[in-house]
Amino acid sequence: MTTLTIRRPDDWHLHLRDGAVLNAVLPHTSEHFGRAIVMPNLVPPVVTTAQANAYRERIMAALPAGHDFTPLMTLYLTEATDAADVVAGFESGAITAVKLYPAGATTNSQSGVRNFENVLPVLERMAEAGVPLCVHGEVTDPSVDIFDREAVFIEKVLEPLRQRIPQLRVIMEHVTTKDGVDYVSGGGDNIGATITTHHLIINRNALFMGGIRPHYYCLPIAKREVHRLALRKAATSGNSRFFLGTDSAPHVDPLKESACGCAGVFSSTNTLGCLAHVFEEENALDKLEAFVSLNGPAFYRLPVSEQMVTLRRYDEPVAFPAKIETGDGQVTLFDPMFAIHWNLEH
Ligand SMILES: NC(=O)N[C@@H](CC(=O)O)C(=O)O
Ligand SMILES: [Zn+2]
Ligand SMILES: [Zn+2]
Repeated sequence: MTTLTIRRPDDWHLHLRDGAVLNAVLPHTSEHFGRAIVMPNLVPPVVTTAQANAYRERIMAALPAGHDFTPLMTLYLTEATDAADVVAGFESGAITAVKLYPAGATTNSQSGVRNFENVLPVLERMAEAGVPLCVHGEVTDPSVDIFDREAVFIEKVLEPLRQRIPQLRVIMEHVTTKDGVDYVSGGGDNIGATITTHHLIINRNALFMGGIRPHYYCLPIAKREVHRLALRKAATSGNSRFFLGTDSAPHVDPLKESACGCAGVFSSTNTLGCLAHVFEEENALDKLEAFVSLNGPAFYRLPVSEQMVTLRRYDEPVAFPAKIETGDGQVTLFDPMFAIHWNLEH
C-alpha cells in the first residue's frame, strides 16, 4: 500500500504551552490534526473556565492562516475546583474534559491532587453531567519504583475511585504498561486510554543507549519491551477503548539537556509518519484510522471529522528537522531511530 486515505486525525492529549513555544509548536499540530485535547498544566495552571477561554483565545491567535483546528480545552483539577464552574463550562462547550494530576507526578503538577477524598464531590458532579476525567495515572510515593508507579496507581487509586463513582468516564492518559492495557480492556464502557507515539516505539533501553538520552525521558517513563509490545497490540487491534494522544510535550533543549532535565517528548511534527510506520510493521494499516480518527471521538461522544486526508509512503525517507526553532530556544523532535517513509500528502 502506498497511500492511505482516512478521516482527519485528532490528538487526544497534547501540550501546547504558551507564548513563544505555543507559537512555534502549534502549526506542527494544526497542520495534521483537526482537534486536540489541550493539557492545562501551564504555570499557573488552567483551573477555571474563564482561564480556559482565555487560553483558547491565545491558541486561536497563534493559529496560522488557513489552518483548520479546534482546541478542546481542559481544566486542571485541584482540591479547590468549583464543580459548578466545571459543569457549566462543559455544558457550554467551553471545556471538554478535566485533568487529574496527582500532586508532584509530572511537569507542573504541584497544584495537583494530594488527597483524593477532597475531589470526590467534584468527580460525582462530573459523573452526573458526563464530564470526562483525564488521568495522569502514576502514584507519587517515592518509595514506589518509578517503573511500577502506573500499575500501583491502578490498584491503589484508580480502581477504588471507579468503584466509588462507576459512572465517571475516565481516560487513562498515556498508558505505558501491559497492566494498564489489561485494565482498560477489561474495564467496561466508562474507561478508555490514550497511547503516545513514542511509547509504541521506544522501551526503557532507549534512555540509556551508550549514555543518558534526555530526549527519551518522559513521564510515565518508557517501560520494558513486554509493555511496549502490549501497547502496540492494543493500538493496532482496532479496540475502540484505545486512541492516540501524542502527549507531545515540548521543552527547550537547555531544560532537557541538564543535570535535572524535564520530562517530555516533542513529537507533533513526525507523529503521523511514525504511526504509519508502526502500523505498517504490524500489518495493521487498516486499523490506523480507528486509532487516530475514530476511537477518540467515539469515547468523547463527539462527531468524527468530516474531512479526509491522505498519508503517502514515499520511496525516499521523509526529511524531518532534528530541531525546531522557538522564540525561547530550540526544541528537539522525537527521533524514532528508523527512517520515516510516510507523511501526510500536501
Ligand atoms: N509527559 C511528560 O513527560 N511531560 C508532560 C506532562 C505529562 O503529560 O505528564 C509535560 O507537560 O511536559
Ligand atoms: Zn501526564
Ligand atoms: Zn501529557
